[in-house]
Amino acid sequence: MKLLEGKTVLVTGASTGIGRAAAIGAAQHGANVVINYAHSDAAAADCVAQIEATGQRGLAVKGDVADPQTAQDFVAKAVDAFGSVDVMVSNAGICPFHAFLDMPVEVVERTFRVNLHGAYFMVQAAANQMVKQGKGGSIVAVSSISALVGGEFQTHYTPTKAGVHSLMQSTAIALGRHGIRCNSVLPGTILTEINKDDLADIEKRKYMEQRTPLGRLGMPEDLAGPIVFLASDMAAYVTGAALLVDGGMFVNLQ
Ligand SMILES: NC(=O)C1=CN([C@@H]2O[C@H](COP(=O)(O)OP(=O)(O)OC[C@H]3O[C@@H](n4cnc5c(N)ncnc54)[C@H](O)[C@@H]3O)[C@@H](O)[C@H]2O)C=CC1
Ligand SMILES: C[C@H](O)[C@@H]1OC(=O)[C@H](O)[C@@H]1O
Repeated sequence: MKLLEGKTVLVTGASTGIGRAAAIGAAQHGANVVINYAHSDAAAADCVAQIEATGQRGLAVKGDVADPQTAQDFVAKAVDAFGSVDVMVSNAGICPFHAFLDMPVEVVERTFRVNLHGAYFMVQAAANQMVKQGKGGSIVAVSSISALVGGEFQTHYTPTKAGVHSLMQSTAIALGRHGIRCNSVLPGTILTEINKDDLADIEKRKYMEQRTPLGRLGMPEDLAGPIVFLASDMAAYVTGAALLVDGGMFVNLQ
């Protein structure tokens, strides 16, 4: 069964990792997909090729989510191309690991701007378009297990993920009357570019694997199903929810 037939799905930071898997997963479920990306034109083109290989249409729009204008342009280009915005997956993020006591101001500010401000303006731009269309919609934000627990080298990052989680709770209230649902997914440790260097430390990687009751770290594709589900009408009565997708890591105290 295809869950997103006839819908237009927008995904930020979708040339790699979780965003890419979500974009391709949405296309496999019958959606046309517009991706935002900031860096590699080739990686974005490859993602669009994978979307189109499913028989759906794809479009890549370059832009830095930290700039509020990027959100306006992204939504406008999606509407120009496919006529509407039905789903926004706010996914773009960075996590430059660094110790707390000497954390550079620029690293804190950039992480806040990309992860939290970027999500805020993307969600707001999509919501305004959805309200104009008058047929509701679904917003899924990629938060993190790190919204709920800390990280020694993530003191600048975990507050942004808690912020994204909180943003979905507040926008669920603000947008419920418009039939727009807002939920977050909270991935555990997923093998992507964002933590490639961090997990090159074999001991750390083994430790993270041992903390995971399902016995392995996540792959980007592990997020595609939960994101597609929350985006779809299967989740028609789900809003303001946060879905851990972590192989059980969060509950594994002892
Ligand atoms: N990999 C993991 O273990 C976890 C990742 N997450 C979150 O998942 C999201 C996706 O990350 P991953 O797929 O893991 O890593 P990734 O590095 O593959 O993906 C992040 C994407 O965001 C893009 N991006 C970065 N800055 C941007 C900007 N200013 N404007 C537009 N795009 C930008 C990157 O180019 C990249 O494509 C992030 O928000 C991250 O915080 C959450 C929990 C765990
Ligand atoms: C980048 C981290 O490895 C990753 O991102 C998160 O949000 C979690 O802290 C994961 O471990």
